[in-house]
Amino acid sequence: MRFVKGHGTENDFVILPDPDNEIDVTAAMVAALCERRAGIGGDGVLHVVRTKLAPEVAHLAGEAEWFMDYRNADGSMAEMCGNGARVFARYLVDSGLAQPGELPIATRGGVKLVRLGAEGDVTVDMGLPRILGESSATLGGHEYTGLHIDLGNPHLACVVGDPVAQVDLTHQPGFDTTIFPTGVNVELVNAVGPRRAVMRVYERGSGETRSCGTGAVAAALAAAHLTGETTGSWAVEVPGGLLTVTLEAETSYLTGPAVLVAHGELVLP
Ligand SMILES: N[C@@H](CCC[C@H](N)C(=O)O)C(=O)O
Repeated sequence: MRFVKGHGTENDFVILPDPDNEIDVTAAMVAALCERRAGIGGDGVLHVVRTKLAPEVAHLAGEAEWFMDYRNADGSMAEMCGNGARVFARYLVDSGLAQPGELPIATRGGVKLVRLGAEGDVTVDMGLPRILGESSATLGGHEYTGLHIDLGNPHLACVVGDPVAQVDLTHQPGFDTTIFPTGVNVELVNAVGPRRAVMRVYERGSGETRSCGTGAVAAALAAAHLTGETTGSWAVEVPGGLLTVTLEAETSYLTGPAVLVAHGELVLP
């Protein structure tokens, strides 16, 4: 089985090309691939399938040729992955499966339009993030209040006063399971200047990662919400690099690097 390894601001993925949907991608297989010592290592898996051959999204085949079947490192499925969509599009273009330009990609969170050239940064139209209320997370004995934001997948974006670099993210944050019955991605955010934020994230199904694209949009929106300026471009610094989030009245965009670093053949147990 062939694989490709890639990352977007160090949110890293094992890409499994499977155009005809022939691989039975189990949770155990995903967890083994993502394991950083015994496997390839990754925050998740991007299973590359023709939309028309993936029953759960086949109804989107008229809009998007390719389905990003995204799995978290623990094997769970997610609706959307912003960095994953950028890396997925880079893979399709670099391998000749798609042309540079505007590329629609099917996800469990709907069709996302990705824009990319033959090289360089990749932009995803992330849709309109929806603020659904407030909630809180507990971390290391502290309670952090934030906004519940829906980006197809669930987020709790907390703008905090403590430097996020000092927060202990080694354990799953506590959260309200009545508000987030399927779990939540928790962002801790420092607003550090005009339209500039620093973010760390604990991702549902993957733990602390060095970047999260949907999380960066949630972070920018939460920081913008405090200033009252809910449109404009935000720089979001994450441990793995820098992302640009553009908030518009009807949608949002995520821009940043997407890099393929290796390809090879898997030897499965
Ligand atoms: N890293 C991703 C988000 C991946 C899914 C997330 N862990 C979830 O379960 O919702 C991104 O870049 O958006």
